[in-house]
Amino acid sequence: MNKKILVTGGAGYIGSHTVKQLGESGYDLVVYDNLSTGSPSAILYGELVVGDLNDTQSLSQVFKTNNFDAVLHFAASISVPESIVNPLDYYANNTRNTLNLLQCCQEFDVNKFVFSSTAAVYGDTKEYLVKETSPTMPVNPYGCSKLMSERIIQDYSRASNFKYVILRYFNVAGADHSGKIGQSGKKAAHLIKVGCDAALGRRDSVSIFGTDYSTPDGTGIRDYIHVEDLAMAHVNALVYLATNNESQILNCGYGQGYSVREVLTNIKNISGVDFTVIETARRPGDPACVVAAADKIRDLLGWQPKYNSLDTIVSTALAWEKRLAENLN
Ligand SMILES: NC(=O)c1ccc[n+]([C@@H]2O[C@H](COP(=O)([O-])OP(=O)(O)OC[C@H]3O[C@@H](n4cnc5c(N)ncnc54)[C@H](O)[C@@H]3O)[C@@H](O)[C@H]2O)c1
Ligand SMILES: O=c1ccn([C@@H]2O[C@H](COP(=O)(O)OP(=O)(O)O[C@H]3O[C@H](CO)[C@H](O)[C@H](O)[C@H]3O)[C@@H](O)[C@H]2O)c(=O)[nH]1
Repeated sequence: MNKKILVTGGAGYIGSHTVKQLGESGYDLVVYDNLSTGSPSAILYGELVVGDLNDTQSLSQVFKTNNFDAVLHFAASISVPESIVNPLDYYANNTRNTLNLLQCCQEFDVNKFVFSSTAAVYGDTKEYLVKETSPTMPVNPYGCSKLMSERIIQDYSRASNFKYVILRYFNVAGADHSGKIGQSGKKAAHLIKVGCDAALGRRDSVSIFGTDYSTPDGTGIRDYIHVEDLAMAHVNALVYLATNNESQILNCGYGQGYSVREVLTNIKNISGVDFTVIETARRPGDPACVVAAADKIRDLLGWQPKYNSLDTIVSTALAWEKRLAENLN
């Protein structure tokens, strides 16, 4: 019988790409999503249950009616600036709701768990390449809310037979090569999304948030990972959990950093559009440089990225944004 997996947040950007790859790999899927930012049309495999993680009765019912082998927990609120303005919402949706989910796992004896964490747990990093063992000192409530969830998962695991893979994603971008799914969140304000919008004439300009960082060109540096490679890391993590009895925390990045200026230049080159760029002040809560030490996930999960080039990330993102724009017109 196929393995049955609960995917919270499977209607969202990263969840839907993972659902596609899990479906293609033969898993039986139930997506639990409140559709706050996700969309049913992004779910290409499995069953959708519309529900909120704060509704413990509805969540419990899903566990009762399905015999899950594992849980993939994507559902969360994801905006760093929003988390600074509304921190309690972030602790509620990201930390408290993770606790609700873990309590269901405990009640229904589901003991394999893959958690969507973030490079934001590291905060301002001292070394260029941040290791899984590097200090975790988040500089915004979003990062704190995820780090608290990590701690709860670890404590529960220490006290039980519960095993986890915590995946700390770096900056996720790009879209599935099929053109069927991509980043559709209406409020998404990630750099590559915003740059593509400008290239397609859907916004007048892009602001660079800070040009006075201690980086070679003064702008923030990030490790951008293609969403299809990240989705595959989840498939690999499930295989790992099925065959190993150890929990892991793994960075998901390529180990290659690009500055904001480099990313915007790349978008201009690939789109052929010289959109307006405005230099503005730093955005609160932004670290200068976040790049992954990326060996552990390759060694442990056998993860082999296929799309580790900024050109591929930007061209698939642009193709998706064009499609979205055409559908809107
Ligand atoms: N996008 C990134 O660059 C990035 C980087 C690091 C980590 N992450 C993490 O990856 C995960 C997925 O992010 P994404 O970019 O796909 O975001 P997204 O907003 O596209 O997806 C989140 C999904 O969760 C659902 N959801 C949110 N709160 C819910 C709740 N209370 N109950 C049920 N469903 C709920 C939303 O409707 C949506 O479908 C998140 O946990 C996020 O913190 C994302
Ligand atoms: O309009 C913009 C948007 C972003 N940036 C800059 O571009 C870089 C990337 O910013 P994003 O908003 O694209 O992403 P973040 O690095 O802030 O955060 C993302 O990656 C983190 C992990 O590194 C978290 O997981 C988080 O969920 C996710 O939003 C930063 O230096 C930011 O200041 C701009 O200059 N202008």
